[in-house]
Amino acid sequence: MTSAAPQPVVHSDSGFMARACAARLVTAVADAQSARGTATVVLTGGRNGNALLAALADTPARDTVDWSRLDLWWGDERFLPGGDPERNQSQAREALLDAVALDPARVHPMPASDGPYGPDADAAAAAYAAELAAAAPPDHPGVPRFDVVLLGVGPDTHVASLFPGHPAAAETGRTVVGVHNAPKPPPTRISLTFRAIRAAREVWLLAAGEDKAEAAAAALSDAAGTDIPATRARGTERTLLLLDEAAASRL
Ligand SMILES: O=C(O)[C@H](O)[C@@H](O)[C@H](O)[C@H](O)COP(=O)(O)O
Repeated sequence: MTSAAPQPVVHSDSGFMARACAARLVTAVADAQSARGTATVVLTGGRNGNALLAALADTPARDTVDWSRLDLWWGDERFLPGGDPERNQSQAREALLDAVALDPARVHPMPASDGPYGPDADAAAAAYAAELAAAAPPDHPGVPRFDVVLLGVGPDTHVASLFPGHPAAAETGRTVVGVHNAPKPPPTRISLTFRAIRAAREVWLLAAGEDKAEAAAAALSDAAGTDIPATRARGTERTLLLLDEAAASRL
C-alpha cells in the first residue's frame, strides 16, 4: 500500500490556518458521512489541534456535520487523572466537544491515570488497542479506517507522542503503546503507533510558528526514520502538511 507524500498548504497566519483547517475538516467529515454514512476522526493535542477545534466551534458550517454519526479517537493522551486540564481530552472538550451533539458511545478518550487501569500506562494502552480492534471492520483488522488523523508536529518532528529515537516511534506490531520519559511533559503518555496512524485515509500534519520551520521542512523528506517521526505519518490516500507562513519559511 503506497503512502502519499505530503502536500504542503501554506496559510497567511496561524489564525487563518485554524479557520481554514476547520472548514477543511467540516468538508471531509460531511463527505465521509455522505459516502459511508459515518466519519472517523483522530484528534491531536497541542495548540494547533485545539485552535482548529475552537475555530470549528465558531463556524456556522459546523452545523453541516451530523455529530451523532462521528467516531472520535485520540492520537495521544497525556497520562494524567481524568479531568486534568492538561489532558488532550479536557482541552478538546473545552474547545469544541462539549458544544456539539456527539454520541457519547462514539467518543473514545484514552484512559486516565486514575481510571480502570490505575497508573499503569501500558495496560491502559493495551485496553485502547483492544477498543480500536473492536471497532475495526472485518476486512481491516486491528484499526478502524480513519478518515482523517490530525497530528500536531513538534519542533523535534514528533507527532502524537512518538518522539525521535524513542521505542514507541519504532513500534511496528502494536497499535497503541504507553510512552515513558517523554521529552515533552508530562513524561508518561499513551500514543497511537505508526501502524495505527498509517491506517488513515488522510493524515493532516499541523505546524505553525517559526519554531516549527525546521520540523516542517524535515516532515517533507522521505527519510522515514524513527529519528524524524513526522516523515512516517502518512495517509493511504493523502497527507497534508498544513502550515502558516512562519512554519513554511524553510520549505
Ligand atoms: O500531547 C501533545 O502535546 C500533542 O499531542 C503533541 O503531539 C502536539 O500535537 C505537538 O507537540 C505539537 O504541539 P503544538 O501544536 O502545541 O506545538
